[in-house]
Amino acid sequence: MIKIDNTPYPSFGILLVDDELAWLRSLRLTLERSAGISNIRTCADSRQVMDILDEGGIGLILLDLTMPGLGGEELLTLIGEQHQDIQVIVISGLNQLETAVRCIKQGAFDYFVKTDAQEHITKGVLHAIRTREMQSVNDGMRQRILSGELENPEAFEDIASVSPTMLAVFQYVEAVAASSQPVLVTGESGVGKELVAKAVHQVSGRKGPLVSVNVAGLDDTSFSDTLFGHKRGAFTGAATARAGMIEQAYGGTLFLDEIGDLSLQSQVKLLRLLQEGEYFPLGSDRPKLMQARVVVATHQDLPEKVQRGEFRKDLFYRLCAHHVHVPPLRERKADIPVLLDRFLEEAAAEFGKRKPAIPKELPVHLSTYAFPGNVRELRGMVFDAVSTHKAKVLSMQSFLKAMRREHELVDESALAGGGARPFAGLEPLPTIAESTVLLIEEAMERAKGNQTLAARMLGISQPALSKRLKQLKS
Ligand SMILES: Nc1ncnc2c1ncn2[C@@H]1O[C@H](COP(=O)(O)OP(=O)(O)OP(=O)(O)O)[C@@H](O)[C@H]1O
Repeated sequence: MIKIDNTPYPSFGILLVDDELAWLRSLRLTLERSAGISNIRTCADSRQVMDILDEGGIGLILLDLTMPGLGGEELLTLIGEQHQDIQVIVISGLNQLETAVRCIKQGAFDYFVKTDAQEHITKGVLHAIRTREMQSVNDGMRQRILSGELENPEAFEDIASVSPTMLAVFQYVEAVAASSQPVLVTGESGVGKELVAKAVHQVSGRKGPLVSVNVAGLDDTSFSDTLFGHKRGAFTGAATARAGMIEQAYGGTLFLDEIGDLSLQSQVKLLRLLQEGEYFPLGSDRPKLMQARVVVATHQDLPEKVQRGEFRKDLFYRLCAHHVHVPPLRERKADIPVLLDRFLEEAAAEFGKRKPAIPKELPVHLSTYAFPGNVRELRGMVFDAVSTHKAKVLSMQSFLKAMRREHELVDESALAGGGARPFAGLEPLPTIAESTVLLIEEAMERAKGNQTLAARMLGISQPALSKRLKQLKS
């Protein structure tokens, strides 16, 4: 059963203008039923159109040409003069090429004849809606970047950050929030892609739920069953009907995680779903309308997968209508202190302890580390440290141990992968004295001038390093 949802689609109003009441009714029904377009107003008296537009909220007009009072072409001129941001599609009873050309020249987005197939007109309207949505994404983005502010800061509260690149991510998320197009979230494992997907849902203001599905490891049948659901008796064992995740996400957001792992067979199904906006529950021959915004995420390099023939190019383009890239933690080290603080608070609450103080050197130490596991790794380190912590100030030992362990793993994998010759490309080879200088400079750079830290990296004492630095300067 199709539920009634109050979220209007699209986010702006569509005004149908025609003096034929029967045509207005049938066009409205067609758009509602075949494309889920619900944000519709109708007007049978063309003289009222400009007043309605002045009230605001309309983004697209479907306009008849031959009307008593004020003709469609005159209206088209007035709209072009006073409301350039509103798109107009002409739907006329006249099948005349010259009239169509004239209307397009006057700024109409498209021209249809009433006898055109309804499907054709609906596709044209959907195309205009998407174009308008992209325009408002771009306008919104421009405004937000200029103002440097967020409209819904509360939607990003779960994401602790002070870095400008993340602020740009938040601004982009706000700009694409109202669009009905898919959003692709990329970034290394553990950077916070799922949190960004949640923010996309929250900012969108959709009243339905956010439904998450991890598609990695789903074979094609499980993918179809999970997303589309099934009718009773659709297959052996289907004793009762089951609503799919698309239906559960009605009026909300469907979040598909690990999309890079989707099988080629399931990719075809997802593409069809996004193109048609409909799907068939298993065992059913009656299509259902998808009424959910799709957000997908992956840590994989999708363009590379497309190159290798492992991911469909058409699906990739469809998915990245809006693309959010979350940078790795090592590229936004300014976030480390705020994340540390957030996780210390969470961990202290979880273990029922007082929030410990942070040793001064800890953030500096952490900022020299590459965090291959990103924010998730930092969170794990903090929780581990707090679980064993007893004194007033947090001990650095468990952090240092975790970082060393990771370095050893990296070293081992470098050895295993033939990376045991770091000087292989250097010609001529630096002398031992020269390499010592280079090493010291690199360590001081990584430690941001902190000698204690640099000495620890080099495996010597701080006084020994200080002596060498003095020698270098002399
Ligand atoms: N900026 C942040 N502020 C607070 N917590 C964060 C932040 N970024 C990530 N986290 C936390 O780090 C962990 C990993 O985040 P998340 O699951 O969103 O990453 P992901 O990119 O989706 O990872 P994967 O690719 O493995 O699915 C979660 O516990 C999340 O709450």
